[in-house]
Amino acid sequence: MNETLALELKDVIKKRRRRTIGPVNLQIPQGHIVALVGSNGSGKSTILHMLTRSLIPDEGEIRWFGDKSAGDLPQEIRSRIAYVSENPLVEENYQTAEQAASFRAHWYPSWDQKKFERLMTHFEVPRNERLNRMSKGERRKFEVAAALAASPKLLILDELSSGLDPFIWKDMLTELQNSMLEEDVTIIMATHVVEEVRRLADYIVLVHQGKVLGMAEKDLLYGSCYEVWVRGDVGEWTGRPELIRCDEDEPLMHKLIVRDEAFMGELQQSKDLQVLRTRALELEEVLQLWIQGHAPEHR
Ligand SMILES: Nc1ncnc2c1ncn2[C@@H]1O[C@H](COP(=O)(O)OP(=O)(O)OP(=O)(O)O)[C@@H](O)[C@H]1O
Repeated sequence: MNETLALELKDVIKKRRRRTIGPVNLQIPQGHIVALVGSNGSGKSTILHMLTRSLIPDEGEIRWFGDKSAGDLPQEIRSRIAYVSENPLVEENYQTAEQAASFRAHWYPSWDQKKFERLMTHFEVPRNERLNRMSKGERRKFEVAAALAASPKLLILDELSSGLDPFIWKDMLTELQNSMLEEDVTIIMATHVVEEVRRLADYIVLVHQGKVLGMAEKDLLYGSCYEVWVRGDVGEWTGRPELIRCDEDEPLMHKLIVRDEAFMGELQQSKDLQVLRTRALELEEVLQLWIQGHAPEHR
């Protein structure tokens, strides 16, 4: 990966009461969408908070667009980052969407008022309502509209879909895809929604119990593992590294989980085995195997 980096994390650690997050080592290339996935409490939001500097790591170093910062992020870097957090800013609670937007426009030199207006209309967000009187979904829509209008170089999204109805959520995915086409933006998003990963992500970062298990190109995960039902003696195959799991369903009938299409071809050509059924594993199944220690080969 020799591209310019939007973000680089080196041995970053944050100690929480019940769990230590890290050490996190990541290199996020510019101009791509990276999805942070992992179970509840695995550390995704903590990592995002450290990227916005709302949380200071206990150890390690973070570089934004190649620059590091010991204290608060300098305005020059801050103005290139937009963040939609799980919990919106309390400071903006008593402002209307219009007031909050005009305040944000001061901070973001590339603020695009026309885009803001268009998105607010499209998302049907009330403009003159105080933000704390909006529904959860309305406020979220304002947050996303304002984040996109800031024309950031780095857009950080924590659970985009939270509180959104499915129609607006789909529109937002399209808006994000359009932003990727129009601008050189990097998006890093924490999500539980597989469809979001499927539609948007270029890379997947898997976080489990505070540890980053790795970063993989999403397209390489598709078709990386297969379920194969076979009849016959599997003895000679059990030592093969491509065989991830072998479960006996009934005598001489096995369900195999295998890596590598070529290996599946070998099974199909074996004289001792009859291959009954095959299917490529779904993305979530591949991620589950990864959590269980079977990391994808091409990362
Ligand atoms: N403000 C806080 N103070 C102390 N510990 C916290 C705080 N916020 C989160 N934690 C702890 O840090 C760990 C990671 O939490 P985090 O919110 O980063 O996980 P997550 O992957 O984003 O979870 P979820 O998917 O549920 O949003 C958890 O053990 C959590 O209890």
